[in-house]
Amino acid sequence: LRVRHRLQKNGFGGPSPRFPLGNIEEMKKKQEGVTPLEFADSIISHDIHSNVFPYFARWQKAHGKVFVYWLGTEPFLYVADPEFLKRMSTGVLGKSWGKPNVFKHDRQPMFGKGLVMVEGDEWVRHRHVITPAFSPANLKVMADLMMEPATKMLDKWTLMVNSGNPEIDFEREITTTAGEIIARTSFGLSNQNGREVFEKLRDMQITLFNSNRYVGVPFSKFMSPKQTLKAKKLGEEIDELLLSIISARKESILSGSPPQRDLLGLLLEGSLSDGRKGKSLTTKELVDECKTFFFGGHETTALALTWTLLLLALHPDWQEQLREEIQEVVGDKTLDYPMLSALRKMGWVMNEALRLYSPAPNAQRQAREDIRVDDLVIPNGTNMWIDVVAMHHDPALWGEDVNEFRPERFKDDINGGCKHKMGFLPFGFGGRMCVGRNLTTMEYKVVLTLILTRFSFSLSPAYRHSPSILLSLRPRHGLPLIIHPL
Ligand code: HEM
Repeated sequence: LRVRHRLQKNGFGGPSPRFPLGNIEEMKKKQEGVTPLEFADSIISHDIHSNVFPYFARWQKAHGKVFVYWLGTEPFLYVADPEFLKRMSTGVLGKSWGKPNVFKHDRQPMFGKGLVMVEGDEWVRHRHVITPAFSPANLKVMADLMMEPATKMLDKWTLMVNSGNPEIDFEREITTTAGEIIARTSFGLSNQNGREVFEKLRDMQITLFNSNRYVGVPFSKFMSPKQTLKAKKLGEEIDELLLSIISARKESILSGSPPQRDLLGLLLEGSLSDGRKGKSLTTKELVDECKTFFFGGHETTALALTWTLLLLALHPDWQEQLREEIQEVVGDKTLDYPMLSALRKMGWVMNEALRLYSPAPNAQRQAREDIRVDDLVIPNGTNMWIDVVAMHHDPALWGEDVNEFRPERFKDDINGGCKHKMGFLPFGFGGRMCVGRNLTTMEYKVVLTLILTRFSFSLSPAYRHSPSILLSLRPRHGLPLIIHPL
């Protein structure tokens, strides 16, 4: 009540919470008045905000683009106004932001004390070691690591088509392939331990996904005890396997062998050479970073590709434009890193897909001190929920064609013509912006190039358009496509 009064005194309105669930009941309730997304003749709407976040859309109407809602006993400042976001974040350093404590228990098995979770000087140290590993110079060599799993997936499709089955669930296919790619680029899959880590990480992901908790509600962590225990056990097994991989790698570097050119190899190299300046990561921290890359990196990238294939299936003219670009840039040569940046139209398509269907539908913060925004004060401890889907679909920021697929809006402007430079945030904002965005762009372009070179595709009649928030923004019923070999 004290916190609520303080927020109200500062002028932040919002829906009335009830103890102990806050506004969760209203959020879980079956929503009425939701805009339909599918019409006759297979016409599909991209106007998804009020469909995926009906409660936010409704509260926005009553309380504007900045208000407070409650997950259990935790206040969340909802922000869908980029100007407010700018004023709120100006002057707050990356290291001074917190991540909501209330999510930490749930995220612990996935991220441990990896970059996504750490704060303050710890975050500065982790980010210092990790950022160089993702530089274009280091990523260059990873294009090859990506081609093999992608080619394997396409070879399987060819076999399917040849045996008379041209329908694939692209979401499922690409999630498996992206998992394999991130495991190869993070810690390698060449030995048995790497493969086992990969299998267990996937198992853990499914387990966590199935434990549907009431985040923020007192004692909710004691719900889903079976899944919690299973995730804990898997977490311990994964840690042990990764520890043995890291120890073997360290020994091999110390005995003079060159480090492997994957992210773990680069982090080990950075840690060993920077160790004297106190800017290294411990073995346990390296374990957590490997898990962080896996969980932070593969599903998001798979979803960026999934939504892209939906959009390209609906716009065969853009499939053709991209194929022409690939022909100009790659021709009969083998795809390599320098070619990727020349695939400019593909870059626009990626941005437009990330705008319409942002795999990370929100960014989150927690104030670790009182934050002044003009004459308002956001009290220390307030959580923040930045509604990226709302901003990406706001006609006031993008114009009346906001819900149309128009990749060319990114032709001359990396911000896609958005009226506010903080209105396009697929990778977050400020010092804590996604560290893996270069890797993602590379993977996206490698995989999409290979697909478009070998197949054209259209939407299966079985597709049901139902974008849903299941941690990330996903197609609830997958993405069935009919593929046609070229
Ligand atoms: C389409 C793909 C991706 C999307 C949409 C995405 C999105 C995001 C977002 C929204 C954040 C939070 C930023 C913030 O709070 O301001 C983030 C952070 C992060 N991402 Fe990504 N990401 C993607 C791919 C990747 C990949 C491939 C990796 C690693 C291999 C990765 C690793 C991370 C890490 C470690 C952070 C935490 C950064 C920090 O707190 O300093 N992401 N990402």
